Amino acid sequence: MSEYSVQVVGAAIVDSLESPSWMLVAQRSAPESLAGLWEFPGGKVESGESCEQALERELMEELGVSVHLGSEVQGDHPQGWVLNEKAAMRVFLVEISRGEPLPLQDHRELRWVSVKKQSGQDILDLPWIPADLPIVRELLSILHQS
Ligand SMILES: Nc1nc2c([nH]c(=O)n2[C@H]2C[C@H](O)[C@@H](COP(=O)(O)OP(=O)(O)OP(=O)(O)O)O2)c(=O)[nH]1
Repeated sequence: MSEYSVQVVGAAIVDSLESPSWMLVAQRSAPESLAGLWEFPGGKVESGESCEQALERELMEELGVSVHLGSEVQGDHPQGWVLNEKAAMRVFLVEISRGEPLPLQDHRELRWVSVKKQSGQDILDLPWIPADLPIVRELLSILHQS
């Protein structure tokens, strides 16, 4: 049995896996408690799905895009990054392979933000879901090493 009963997957969508300069972040439209906060597009893994399959499905449903999956942004738990007492999220770097991302479902706005070292603070200044902040920090540190 997994420790966290809700497995979530999230995508750090970058313009290029090889040489990332921009990341697509999404502002939630619901539920009320999360509306207006920024997040990694994605959602809950359904039964019978792998995390990778769930992420591909969610990105098609929410944004209308197909993707290539890159490496995982490792959290400190086997289920990824702990979000709350019930849920943990695995996060993957992703590149769009087909389609133009649109806020089709669950999002108010999508925004490409620079991940360059000198602009890292711009991303951190967005009102993220609080549980995502350590993930964003780790992601920036990985991207700045490469
Ligand atoms: N997608 C996503 N969810 C996050 C992030 N950070 C975070 O705490 N969460 C939480 C919010 C939700 O409680 C849960 C994911 O739920 P969701 O509403 O996105 O999942 P879903 O698309 O499958 O929607 P549903 O079937 O529950 O309607 O994880 C994040 O960066 N991305």
